[in-house]
Amino acid sequence: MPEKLTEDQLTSHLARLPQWRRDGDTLRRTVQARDFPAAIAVVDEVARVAEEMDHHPDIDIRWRTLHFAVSTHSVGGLTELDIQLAQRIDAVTDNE
Ligand SMILES: C[C@H](O)[C@H](O)[C@H]1CNC2=NC(N)=NC(=O)C2=N1
Repeated sequence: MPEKLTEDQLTSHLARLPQWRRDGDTLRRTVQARDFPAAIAVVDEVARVAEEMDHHPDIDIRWRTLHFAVSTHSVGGLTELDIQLAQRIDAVTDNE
């Protein structure tokens, strides 16, 4: 079971994730793709990454706008896995 990050750890990680905001025990980021198929392609790639990590974001699809929410449900908080998943989502969406 991963451990919850401390406030200090979270603060330093978030400094390197400028596109993410903290909402309590969740990290959130919105991505605007160029059109609906491009948004679905991003979701598809994020799904591949999530399966590889066995760590899964909540994804809300609104036409070409994607809302990602990342949290570790099993510990009820934020862990290193959430930071890694956020970085991987950034890498997938770099060219959006
Ligand atoms: C059995 C499996 O490892 C767990 O259910 C995993 C799967 N993906 C998960 N994803 C997220 N975000 N949080 C979890 O606690 C979690 N648990």
